[in-house]
Amino acid sequence: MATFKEFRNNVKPNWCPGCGDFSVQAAIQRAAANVGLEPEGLAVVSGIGCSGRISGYIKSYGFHGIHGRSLPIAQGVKMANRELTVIASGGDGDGFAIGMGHTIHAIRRNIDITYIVMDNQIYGLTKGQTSPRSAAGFKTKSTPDGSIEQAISPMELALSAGATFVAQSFSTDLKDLTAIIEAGIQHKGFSFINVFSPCVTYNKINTYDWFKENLTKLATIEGYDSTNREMAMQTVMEHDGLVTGIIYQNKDRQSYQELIPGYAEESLTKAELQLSQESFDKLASEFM
Ligand SMILES: Cc1ncc(C[n+]2csc(CCOP(=O)(O)OP(=O)(O)O)c2C)c(N)n1
Ligand code: SF4
Repeated sequence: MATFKEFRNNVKPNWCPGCGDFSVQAAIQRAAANVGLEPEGLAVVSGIGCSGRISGYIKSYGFHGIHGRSLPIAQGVKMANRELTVIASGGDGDGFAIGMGHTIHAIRRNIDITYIVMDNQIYGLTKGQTSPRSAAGFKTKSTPDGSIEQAISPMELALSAGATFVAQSFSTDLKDLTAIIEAGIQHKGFSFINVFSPCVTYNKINTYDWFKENLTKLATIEGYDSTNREMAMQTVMEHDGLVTGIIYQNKDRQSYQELIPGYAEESLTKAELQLSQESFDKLASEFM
């Protein structure tokens, strides 16, 4: 069985010292090892952003896609090869600005993949512009007088779009984050995990200390029931989205795959996949 270290590529991450994304990478590696995966059983697909680099740092099948498009690629990978555990990942800009349409539809479609957003409430790679997660009044180079827009609430959006697994975590809570990713991988359907992952270089407001002061762990709320969608929505709204833990899980709804007639019986064999690869290579060579 692979250890978490065997899920690390021999590449030094190109993230600023202290970036929250380091812990997200570590948590994915740990979760993959804990659920008994091997690197060849995992595919990590990402969009563009500092966070998008993650697919190159984890030893698995990897696809560094284009901005806002990690989800269409990840869903295609899963539909083509159901034996893979598929993780889509990216930043809050990637998933909630340019990629928002895909996010909502992937959630309601309930395809059996895990989507991890590294939410730093800013655009990191392009050097610090306001994102859809930046709070009203947030000052950046793109909003020098403060943003006049309201931030979106990913948890409320996911719950209202019919999500079957909605969770949130903080990148420094490595143990909790790992357990949440494990639960997300094991969930039969779309699992959506938003991780507060501070950008130490450009976001001087939503810092590690700010999150420590403002986040509430659901485990500390007496009587919290993650199978109750109304309670989930109410709790998220009462805490302005700043809660961590598994917010909601519905284990009863069938996944997209389970609802396709005959899908379960028609699994592509490795030989068939090899054949499609050969036809693809042949076709591709005609265009070179
Ligand atoms: C189609 C397209 N539009 C815009 C860009 C420029 N761009 C690259 S990354 C990015 C946003 C990065 O922010 P986020 O997705 O939150 O990721 P982070 O860098 O913060 O991890 C933008 C606008 C692009 N690469 N492609
Ligand atoms: S700019 Fe921000 S998000 Fe990007 S690597 Fe540095 S700390 Fe991380």
